[in-house]
Amino acid sequence: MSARRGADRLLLAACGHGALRAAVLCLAATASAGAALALPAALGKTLDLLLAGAAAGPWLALCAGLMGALVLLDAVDTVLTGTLNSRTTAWLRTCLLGHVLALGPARAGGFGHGDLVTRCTGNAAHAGTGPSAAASALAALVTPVGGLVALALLDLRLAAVFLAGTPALYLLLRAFSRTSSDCVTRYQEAQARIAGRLVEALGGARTIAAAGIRERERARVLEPLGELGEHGHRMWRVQGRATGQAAVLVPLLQLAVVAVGGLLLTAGQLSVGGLVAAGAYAALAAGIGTLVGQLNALVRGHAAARRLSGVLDVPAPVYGEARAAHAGRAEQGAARLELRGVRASRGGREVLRGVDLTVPAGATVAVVGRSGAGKSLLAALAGRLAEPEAGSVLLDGADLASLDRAELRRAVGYAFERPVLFGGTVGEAIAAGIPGGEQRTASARAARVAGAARAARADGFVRTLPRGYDTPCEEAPLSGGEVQRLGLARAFAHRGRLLILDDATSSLDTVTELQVTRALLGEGDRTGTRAGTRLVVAHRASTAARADLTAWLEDGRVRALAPHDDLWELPAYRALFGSGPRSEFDPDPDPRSGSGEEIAGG
Ligand SMILES: Nc1ncnc2c1ncn2[C@@H]1O[C@H](COP(=O)(O)OP(=O)(O)OP(=O)(O)O)[C@@H](O)[C@H]1O
Repeated sequence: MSARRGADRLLLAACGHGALRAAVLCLAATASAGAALALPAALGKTLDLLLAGAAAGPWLALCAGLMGALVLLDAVDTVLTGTLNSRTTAWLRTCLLGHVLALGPARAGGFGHGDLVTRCTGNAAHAGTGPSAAASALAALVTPVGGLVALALLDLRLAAVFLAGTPALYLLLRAFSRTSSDCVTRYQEAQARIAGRLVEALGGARTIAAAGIRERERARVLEPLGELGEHGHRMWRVQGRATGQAAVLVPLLQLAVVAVGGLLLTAGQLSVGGLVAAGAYAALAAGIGTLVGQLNALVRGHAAARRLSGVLDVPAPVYGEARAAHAGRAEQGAARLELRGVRASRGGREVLRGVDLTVPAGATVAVVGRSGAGKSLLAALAGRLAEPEAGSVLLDGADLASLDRAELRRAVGYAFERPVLFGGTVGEAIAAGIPGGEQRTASARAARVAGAARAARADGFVRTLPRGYDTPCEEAPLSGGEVQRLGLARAFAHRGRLLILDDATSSLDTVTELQVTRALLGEGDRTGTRAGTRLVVAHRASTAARADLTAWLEDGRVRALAPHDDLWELPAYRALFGSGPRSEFDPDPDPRSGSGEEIAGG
């Protein structure tokens, strides 16, 4: 679907969402246009009656009533426009946010963070004005059309004179909307580029400070500013030119109508009041000033809606309704994971070229390989945080794509290298791992949280926080390793049948890592974690040594799946850990028993 049609569809849906308000707004604006159209006729009639010395009281009252109605309807218009805009914007933002979250990291990753923030904030606000601008534009058409009809009713020749000037008006409006649309689109794109760079710079603030590249970074973030200014100026020039051209055209048309009206007056075919009304109707019929404003809002809203539909048109992953074989026994089960002929790319490059791997139920498999070998990608595929381009990933024989979403998330738990803590307090951040529907009572949840925290060696430092587990996350001063342990605790609290640790112990000191891995592998029942299946992305030989099997990724495939001790006989495998000769940084003389070695470059 083209971006334009996507935007049309989105704006239509937005209009549908606020249909009642939009309809009332359109009615109020139309009524206002009607009153504006009736006023010149009433004024003309009043003038004629006064000139003729006749009683003009009721007509004067009508004029006052129409003026009052115009003020009232204007106020209604303002209030309705404001509320419709804010409600539509909120609806668009909710849709967009829901969709971005539904897309998941792989599909949403195609957009920069700053770009998405711009779309959710500024662009959604502009698109949110679309329905009110459309309703007002629709009503704004009533005025010129009504003006033209009124001229025709006064005298057909007056309308004919006016119509002779309309091709110029049409060309002016068309040129305006085309050029303006292009400027607005480019302006919004430049805005998004600045936002994207700003988000990057904020994320890398420490690096920027440490490297002393503040000025260079400032220049890089603001680099699209020139382009932004250029498009902004062009936008104003286009609008200024259209308004200027209208300012010439409108009086010319009015003048022509009044000139013809004057001739009709001298010929006795039009009254003085009729001439006054004709002049006013000519101005209303040529209400280009209002239309330029309405068109501008429409163009801006449409361009913003195109940017929103660019995200909304990316299809979200589809989930099936299947349940894995052990779903009914989720509390006790350990899942079997299989990857069959899996191919997957990152950044347009094929990273995995046919991975076959079976992780037996209840086993712990360490995934090792050089930096960039695709270990994290494999970990993401194993829980459907990424999707294969070919091949399949099966959990207890069921393709992940066929599984019900809630069932999949209940079955697979994750811990990451840099976890983000959600929840008001530290305890809630850990409890966020407990699947919905489990452990409903507060005491059962608290016990599960504490057990998971103990297993992740987080319980000790959490208890030293000012309010323990009730300490608000933002008031808890945490090191990288402590945050990582809370992320592990969250994953332990999840108690999925498959637990995936993607470099989730990299910031832990060797002793803590050893304790956590032991809890993970051997002390599950005592600490509150449960023995399930584990897939562990490992950079340390010690981690691989404690796993049942090691999957060695190389050249996009699993080169070997075997116990670490067996693989250790191979020089190429040892080379992954910087071994052969013992490293001077290695505190442990026997890497098989749990050293702190890092995979080269990992
Ligand atoms: N967001 C991304 N966009 C584009 N390419 C990416 C992205 N993330 C990773 N890649 C590329 O995908 C490849 C595999 O990355 P992955 O993170 O899976 O490797 P890894 O084996 O886990 O590496 P490491 O041990 O360094 O963490 C790398 O070549 C990397 O450059």
